[in-house]
Amino acid sequence: MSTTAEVREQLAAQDKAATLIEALPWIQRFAGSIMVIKYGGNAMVNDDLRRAFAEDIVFLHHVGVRPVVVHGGGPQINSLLERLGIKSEFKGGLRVTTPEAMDAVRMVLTGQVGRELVGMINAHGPYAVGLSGEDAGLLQATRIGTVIDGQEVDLGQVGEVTGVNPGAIVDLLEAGRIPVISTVAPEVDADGGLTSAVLNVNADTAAAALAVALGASRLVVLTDVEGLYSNWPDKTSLISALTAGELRDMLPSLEAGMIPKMQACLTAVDGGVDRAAVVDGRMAHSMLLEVFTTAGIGTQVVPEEQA
Ligand SMILES: Nc1ncnc2c1ncn2[C@@H]1O[C@H](COP(=O)(O)OP(=O)(O)O)[C@@H](O)[C@H]1O
Ligand SMILES: CC(=O)N[C@@H](CCC(=O)OP(=O)(O)O)C(=O)O
Repeated sequence: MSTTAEVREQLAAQDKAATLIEALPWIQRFAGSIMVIKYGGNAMVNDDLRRAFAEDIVFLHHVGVRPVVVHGGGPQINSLLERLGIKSEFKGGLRVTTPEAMDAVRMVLTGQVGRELVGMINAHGPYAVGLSGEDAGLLQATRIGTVIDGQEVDLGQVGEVTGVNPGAIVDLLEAGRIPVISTVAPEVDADGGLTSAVLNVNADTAAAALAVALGASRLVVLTDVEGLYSNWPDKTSLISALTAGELRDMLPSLEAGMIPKMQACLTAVDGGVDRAAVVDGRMAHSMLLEVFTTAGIGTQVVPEEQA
């Protein structure tokens, strides 16, 4: 006869097995497919979480998915700017980027955050290679402003992606590597010619453009909230799934950092990505739960036909 403790242990073991078995159809379905994972600066809360993120990426790689990491670093840029005595200013969720701020953005994204993520992934083996949008013509961008109260507002060296040349990423994936991308992009002018400037591209926006260009099966965005709330900040209003059309209707009412994030999900799904999701990067392994469980976690954006 089993004791209560033994029965509990058996049930816990069966739960673990059930979780693994639930993942099986998803592992089969995603074998060989590209997933773009956007890791937001606000989700890089501590080393334990960063390590859990690196484990998840290496896990994806080893079950046959081809992950491409696109990272942010907004709070990390803020702290360098603060040390330099430069004020951080955001309009419409985008950083007003002076030439001095642009130097700091490039240093932090490509030189610090990207390097740290590459190092954490490579603690598991020689997988990750860091790239910036400047490398091998990966990204091209043009300057954008934003409209506030009907007025066009200049944001300085802020860009939107106008071209993606994913060859360098494809080469790395073919070689069994994990590309880690920072979202600094060379500027192109109205005629498509390269200028001498580089632009600061919001990482959500760049991740969506890359997911579309790479024909990704998923865009997963890790941030510092559980997902999209219909009535922010009411924590009972978390949306678990919505269609692209429902999101399009909701976009004008969103605020702050959620605007580029949800616009990115919409761009990805409109551009052929099967599903885009916003998940809580403060919860270890949330990305695996999103990708390999039937219910997922966080907020999923799906095309109309999947609803
Ligand atoms: N409707 C909403 N649902 C969820 N979060 C929202 C909403 N509106 C605004 N937010 C804010 O957006 C933030 C996420 O954006 P951001 O700070 O830019 O994240 P990241 O650094 O991950 O890109 C949340 O922490 C939250 O404060
Ligand atoms: C134009 C613009 O706002 N660029 C962002 C780029 C980094 C980013 O997007 O980081 P998160 O994902 O952590 O927010 C910035 O300068 O903060």
